[in-house]
Amino acid sequence: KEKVEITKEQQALMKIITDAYNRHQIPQDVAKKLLQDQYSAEENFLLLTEMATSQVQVLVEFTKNIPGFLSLDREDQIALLKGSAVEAMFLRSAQVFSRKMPSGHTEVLEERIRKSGISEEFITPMFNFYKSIGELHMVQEEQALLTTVTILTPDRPYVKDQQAVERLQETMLDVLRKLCVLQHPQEPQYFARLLGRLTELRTLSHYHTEMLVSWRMNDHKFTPLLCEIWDV
Ligand SMILES: CCOC(=O)c1ccc(NC(=O)c2c3c(nn2-c2ccccc2)CCN(S(=O)(=O)c2cccs2)C3)cc1
Repeated sequence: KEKVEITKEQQALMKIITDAYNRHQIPQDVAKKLLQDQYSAEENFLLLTEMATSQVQVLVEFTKNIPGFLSLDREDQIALLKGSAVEAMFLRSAQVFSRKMPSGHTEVLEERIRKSGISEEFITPMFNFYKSIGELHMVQEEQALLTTVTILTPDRPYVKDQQAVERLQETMLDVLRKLCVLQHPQEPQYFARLLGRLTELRTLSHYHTEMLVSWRMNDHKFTPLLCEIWDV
């Protein structure tokens, strides 16, 4: 049985990434608004727009803390951000959703999101994904590393130096793999299950692109930052 050991450098890398990941949570006032009294579909939608916008701002800040990210080609940094923004948001959403919220909050939150003008065909796979992430009971280091692995996907559109991104992603995958073995010794397949969620995430982001078209048709407004990052 090969002895799995996280090196000092990998320990330091994990700490930087996890601290950066935890530094940004949903602004309490926004999350509170989402849980407060009855809203109309329009106000729910507006709240989600506000939350998604703050998520993008947080994502940009987070990527700056990924060791090596700022050494990548500038245009590739932008391509990675644009290519992973939706996936990173749904990964973060799943983690917010599955976190032990005060009892009843999760249901209220689910109700608000279901009543925000988003069509059922998108809502169902989204909540299935949230539940499948919740079932993994990831520790915060795994959550932060999985988001980092998602951001460092080499084959995003317009990435020029894919090898450079691949090298960075492999560094993160190696730490994540070891962490999974150490955190879930009874589940040798845990790491593979984690990576399988990234495939589910891509499907979700394809749904999201389709939904954007229908939202535009129903004249839903987005913020300039969301239009920029979602190419709408
Ligand atoms: C400051 C750090 O920010 C965070 O940590 C953060 C975390 C999660 C989110 N999540 C969301 O905004 C969000 C969305 C949805 N659910 N959902 C959600 C919120 C809380 C818990 C679980 C899920 C569905 C629709 N999209 S959307 O982008 O397609 C959209 C449709 C219409 C307008 S915007 C957004 C935001 C910020």
